[in-house]
Amino acid sequence: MISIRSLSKSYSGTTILDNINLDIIPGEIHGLLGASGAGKSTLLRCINGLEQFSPSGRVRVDNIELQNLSSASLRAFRKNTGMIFQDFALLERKTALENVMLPMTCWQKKTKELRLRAMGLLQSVGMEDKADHRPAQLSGGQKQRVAIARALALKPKVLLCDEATSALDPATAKSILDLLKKINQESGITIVMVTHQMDVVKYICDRISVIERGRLIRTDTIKNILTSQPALLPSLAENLPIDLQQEEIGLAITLADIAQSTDLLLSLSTITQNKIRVVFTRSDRCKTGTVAQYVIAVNQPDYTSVVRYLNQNKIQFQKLAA
Ligand SMILES: Nc1ncnc2c1ncn2[C@@H]1O[C@H](COP(=O)(O)OP(=O)(O)OP(=O)(O)O)[C@@H](O)[C@H]1O
Repeated sequence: MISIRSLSKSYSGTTILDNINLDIIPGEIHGLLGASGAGKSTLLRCINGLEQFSPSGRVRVDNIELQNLSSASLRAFRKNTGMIFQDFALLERKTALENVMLPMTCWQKKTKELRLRAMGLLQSVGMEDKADHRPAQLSGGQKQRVAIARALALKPKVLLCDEATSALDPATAKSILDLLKKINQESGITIVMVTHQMDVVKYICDRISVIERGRLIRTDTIKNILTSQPALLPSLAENLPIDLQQEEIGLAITLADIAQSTDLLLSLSTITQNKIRVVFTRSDRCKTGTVAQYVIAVNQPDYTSVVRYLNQNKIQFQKLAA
């Protein structure tokens, strides 16, 4: 559905995207995850034909090769790709209904027909009773619902979301993610989401691509990344007040199978003669499976044997900074 080959992009001699190769599967929800400035939004805009890229690059969306398109064909292509943004980008002077009708004006159909379709779209995002409201009269979550309805107006096969839930409180963000999940399941639309929020990707994404300083580091499910290369993702312990005592070393451990937890803790207790402390536990339900995460404190003399046990059993861990 979306195939990207040898995609590079620079601004004034600075490389922003460096030889990106990526296939996004039809119907999947794909997350682009990375730190601020990594190049996620630029990559999204390349998929939407909004950015030019180096001549060697190829971006194919639904069998259309974007690098071959004239400006007019690119404009037509963009109409068929829905996009939603952090700041909603609704026209303030127009009502919710008029905002949703806007992209359809190119269809040259009767206003009555367009109103009917726009109303149906507002209904599908739970906003039919706010059709006459202007954006200023709507909450953030409601504005994003209208923006989603507008993005779907021309029946796109791809919906691109740039930090679509970043400006929303957690409960509203979850309701928007639930709506996107529902739309994806019902229509099979491919969704590509730029985000820096782990909770978002865990909740909604089938697979993610991790971008670091313009380079695509890995594409996989969250579960596979967490259980094989957790250092690629924001650390579990990053925001935890881990209170280590003198002589203790902190380890963040990730288990692919929650059923392994009891065995692991029993073995570590035996190895250390009951001298490990479990500082934090969490089980994370990702879209593609559950992952168990622990932070344990190990006494310095036991550290080597604990690490040997984890390595022998292929259990992923990260040593935490003291
Ligand atoms: N029009 C532009 N001109 C020059 N540099 C740009 C331009 N647009 C983006 N950049 C630079 O490209 C880099 C990547 O920007 P981009 O917005 O793609 O990152 P991002 O990963 O989406 O970051 P964030 O999460 O903060 O939005 C940044 O260093 C940014 O300053």
